[in-house]
Amino acid sequence: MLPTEAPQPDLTTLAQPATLSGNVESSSIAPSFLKNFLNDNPYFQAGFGLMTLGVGLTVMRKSLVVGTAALRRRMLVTLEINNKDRAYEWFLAWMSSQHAIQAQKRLAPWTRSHQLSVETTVEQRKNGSSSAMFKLVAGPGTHYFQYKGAWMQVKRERETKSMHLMSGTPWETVTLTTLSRDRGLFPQLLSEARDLAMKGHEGKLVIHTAWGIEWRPFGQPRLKRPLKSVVLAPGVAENIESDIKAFLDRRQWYADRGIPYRRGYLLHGPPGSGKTSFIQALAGSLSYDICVLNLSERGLADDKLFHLLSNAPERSFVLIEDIDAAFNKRVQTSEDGYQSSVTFSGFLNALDGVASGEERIIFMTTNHVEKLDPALIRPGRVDLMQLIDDATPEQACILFERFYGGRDIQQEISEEEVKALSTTLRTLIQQEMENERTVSMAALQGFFIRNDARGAVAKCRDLFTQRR
Ligand SMILES: Nc1ncnc2c1ncn2[C@@H]1O[C@H](COP(=O)(O)OP(=O)(O)OP(=O)(O)O)[C@@H](O)[C@H]1O
Repeated sequence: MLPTEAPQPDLTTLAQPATLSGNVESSSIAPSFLKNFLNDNPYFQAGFGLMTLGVGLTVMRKSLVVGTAALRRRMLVTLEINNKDRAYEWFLAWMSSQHAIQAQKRLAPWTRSHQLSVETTVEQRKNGSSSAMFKLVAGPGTHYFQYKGAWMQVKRERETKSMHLMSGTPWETVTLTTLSRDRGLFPQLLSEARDLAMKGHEGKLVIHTAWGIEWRPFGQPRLKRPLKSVVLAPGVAENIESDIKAFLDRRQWYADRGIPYRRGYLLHGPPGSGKTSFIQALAGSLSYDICVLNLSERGLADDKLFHLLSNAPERSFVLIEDIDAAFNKRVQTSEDGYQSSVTFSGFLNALDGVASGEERIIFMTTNHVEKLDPALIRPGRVDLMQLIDDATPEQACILFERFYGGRDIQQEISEEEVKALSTTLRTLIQQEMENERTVSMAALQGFFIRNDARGAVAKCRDLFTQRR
């Protein structure tokens, strides 16, 4: 028989049972193997148990975090103060004052804090002397304190990676946290801090300087100088004082006519005649602050200047000294050859400012009024120009009698003799003035400090110089 006759197996039917039988076998083996493996392998059982525990713990932790956050949201309230805001300094000073009170009363520390920073300030005493004072303020970190029976958490954080571009100081925030029900204490606490800061300024003159585009208090507030202590020629002080008072009384008048509410003053005259002293004393007498603007400051450009002049603190005079040095040639170059980026036209623009209802009082001083560009001193930019000159005989006599007359106990000199010496001084000054020779009030003041009354009158001719 030919092999071809042999019955050919059906390949498809053959293959199928074979495959099927194979699957049936493996499926029956696998569960039993897996079962045996799971049941008999202690390592696997322990791992599985641990995994279940881990998952359980993670879920619990997550729910705890979510729950705490929800609870915090419902029960706690936070207040963020950053160092761009004035309340920042007030709050830190207030915290430090509470520390000091507690220490004075020898009570337990008021805050629960272990991270303190020191702030050194120079305090000026009434007699003119000064002393350095240290204040301990809450440093970066977390602190706790009680205020009116409520516990508060203070978190002071300092940004180390970025800083204030203009001033170079790091960004800082303090976050206060307390119970929601005590949220009403925040405004109370901030008002207390503000009032405390204002109290420290009472009767004092605050000087601000530019920090980038911001004004910041410079040093400690100074004792106000009595206006009468600056002795000017008859009528000069009264003239400026009455002008500024009239301006301050006419806010509505300016608003009704749409005139920008600003006034510019230029005090000119020789060095040491009392220009700066008078502006400071006037600011003090009106309870105004002074913002000192230095046009040659590095980094000051037209845009920053515009911003600074438009955003001076309320109730303040802007003081720009020696304006001739800044712009007499319409280019400003400092001693080291550095050229300020403030342009003359930028400065005029900043002086004019945007026509706003905001009050702006600018005082400029110069020793050389003749060098100033007429555009700078036109009305609207400078509304009152006043010469503050070298000592007149009257000014010198008033200063002399203030120094040596009245209650001066160091000298054995009678009031009559002081009067007689004062008359001699008057005649002497008149004679010198006829010869075009003058003396500054600053020079007289320095001379009176160093000499007794008789010596001062006898030797004061040496102080006079030819009028420039
Ligand atoms: N008219 C004055 N009355 C009382 N003291 C004066 C007077 N003028 C000057 N002095 C005293 O002289 C010192 C210098 O005065 P001040 O700086 O005010 O002068 P200034 O005119 O602004 O000078 P400069 O033009 O150089 O800036 C101060 O200590 C001040 O007390």
